[in-house]
Amino acid sequence: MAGEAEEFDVVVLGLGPGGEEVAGRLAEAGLAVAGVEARLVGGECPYWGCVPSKMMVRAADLLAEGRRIPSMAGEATVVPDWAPVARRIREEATDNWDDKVAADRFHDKGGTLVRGRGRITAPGEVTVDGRRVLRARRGIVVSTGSQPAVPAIAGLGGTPYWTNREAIEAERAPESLVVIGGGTVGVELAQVFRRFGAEVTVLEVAGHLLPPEEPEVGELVARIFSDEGMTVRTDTQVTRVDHHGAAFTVMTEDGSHRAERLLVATGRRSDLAAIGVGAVGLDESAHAIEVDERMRAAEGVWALGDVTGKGAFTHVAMYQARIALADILGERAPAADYRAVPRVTFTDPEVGAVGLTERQARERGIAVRTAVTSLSSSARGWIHRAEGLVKLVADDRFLVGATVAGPAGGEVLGLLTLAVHARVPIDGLASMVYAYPTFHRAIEDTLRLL
Ligand SMILES: Cc1cc2nc3c(=O)[nH]c(=O)nc-3n(C[C@H](O)[C@H](O)[C@H](O)COP(=O)(O)OP(=O)(O)OC[C@H]3O[C@@H](n4cnc5c(N)ncnc54)[C@H](O)[C@@H]3O)c2cc1C
Ligand SMILES: NC(=O)c1ccc[n+]([C@@H]2O[C@H](COP(=O)([O-])OP(=O)(O)OC[C@H]3O[C@@H](n4cnc5c(N)ncnc54)[C@H](O)[C@@H]3O)[C@@H](O)[C@H]2O)c1
Repeated sequence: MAGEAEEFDVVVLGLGPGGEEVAGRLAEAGLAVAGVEARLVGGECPYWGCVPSKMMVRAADLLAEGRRIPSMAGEATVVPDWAPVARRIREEATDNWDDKVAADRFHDKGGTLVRGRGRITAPGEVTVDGRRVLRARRGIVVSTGSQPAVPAIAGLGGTPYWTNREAIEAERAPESLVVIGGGTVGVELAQVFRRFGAEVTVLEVAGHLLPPEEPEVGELVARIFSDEGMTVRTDTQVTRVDHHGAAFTVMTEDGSHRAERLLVATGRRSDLAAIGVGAVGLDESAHAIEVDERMRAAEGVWALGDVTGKGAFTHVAMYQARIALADILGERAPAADYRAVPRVTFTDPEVGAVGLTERQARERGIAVRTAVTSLSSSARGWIHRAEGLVKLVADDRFLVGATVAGPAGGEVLGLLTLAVHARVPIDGLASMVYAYPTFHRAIEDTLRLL
């Protein structure tokens, strides 16, 4: 039975990166804020996402660099050991999956942390675990994020497959791994475990890896994965999964793959029915909560982060949190603009992209000009023996999209993100001076080909 209602100005449902930011800042602004969290304050990113996965990537990249020594700098013996990676994730990244520091930080800002699973039960009302009723005078912020989406593959249910959560918590690198899904989670973790010695197979249903990105990068990453000894199958439908003894067998239309572990990395989903958005007039069967440019979803309801479907990235959740915060506080802020949202896949080569791909630009009817250059034809790419590419997508005056793959591709992307965001004319980009011999100098070469 529900008890007497507790009154707040704002109830924030879900304290991932977006919710934690907005809840903390509202509390600091002096509002009475309840933050409702079913798992850990901080959400997916610090405990099972960005931070621990990038610690894994860093470790795997160190191994790869060590293995490159023999052809250029002498001798090196590289002996991978997962123990320091697991330890670092446990001790430095996640505090053994304990959110006390984050919970205390919210409390110190004046917020009220309500642990449990919340559900919107009426306009301005959230009920936690069916018992505790929270009333929100000013409104509710929905920031419930996303969970792994597991496809209905015959035999898969009930097997001990991994999602990103079990992969991040792994205390040992598997000897062999099949990855279903060649999106960001799949490719980042596939390369990590390969570099720690696992036999890895990646099965992707689309025509190339990283399907939303330019096909050139999907093909480049697939070739490098093959060079590193991975098996990559694109255009591949998984038909059945079996688990016997200590091994999985993953059947596809044209063969089968055996491995000690199976990672399912086939995307994310948000369960809108579970959070009761129907109670405020929203469609519970939708994939995402539709928001306007101020993050408003309904009267007295704001939504932000993965649940809005505007890009499942921490930087999107944080960006939207700033906008929602300003709107709730009645402050003026620029409206949300997603033209120049950057995306970085932390493989080696690192893939950074911003704005529209060539295909997206053409689908919008833009008269597109494109140019691609290989990083190995640039001085630094050649010096480093680095593989990669730059692809630019432009209309008649401005870049509308860009992709960089190569060492520190996500850092090189910064320049291109600014160009797309600030609509820097292509003439201006082509006339500036690019330091020699940097990786980003490949952008100048590519501009010349537009
Ligand atoms: C392996 C992996 C690597 C990633 N790497 C990166 C990266 O490098 N860079 C990047 O930008 N992004 C990365 N992401 C994506 C990033 O983690 C998410 O985009 C980000 O965490 C979304 O933040 P959010 O606030 O929307 O929600 P989430 O982080 O999903 O948090 C939502 C919170 O709401 C809680 N919640 C849900 N329902 C309820 C309820 N009913 N009641 C109470 N609480 C509830 C959940 O327990 C959770 O804590 C990665 C994701 C994965 C899986
Ligand atoms: N570096 C980063 O910023 C980073 C890292 C990891 C995750 N993320 C975010 O998290 C989101 C989720 O990542 P994800 O990799 O789980 O999802 P995703 O949507 O990026 O990729 C899922 C992939 O699985 C494929 N797929 C779906 N069903 C399949 C099936 N039955 N068989 C084979 N392939 C199948 C899809 O075609 C797609 O390529 C990403 O889109 C991204 O927004 C970001």
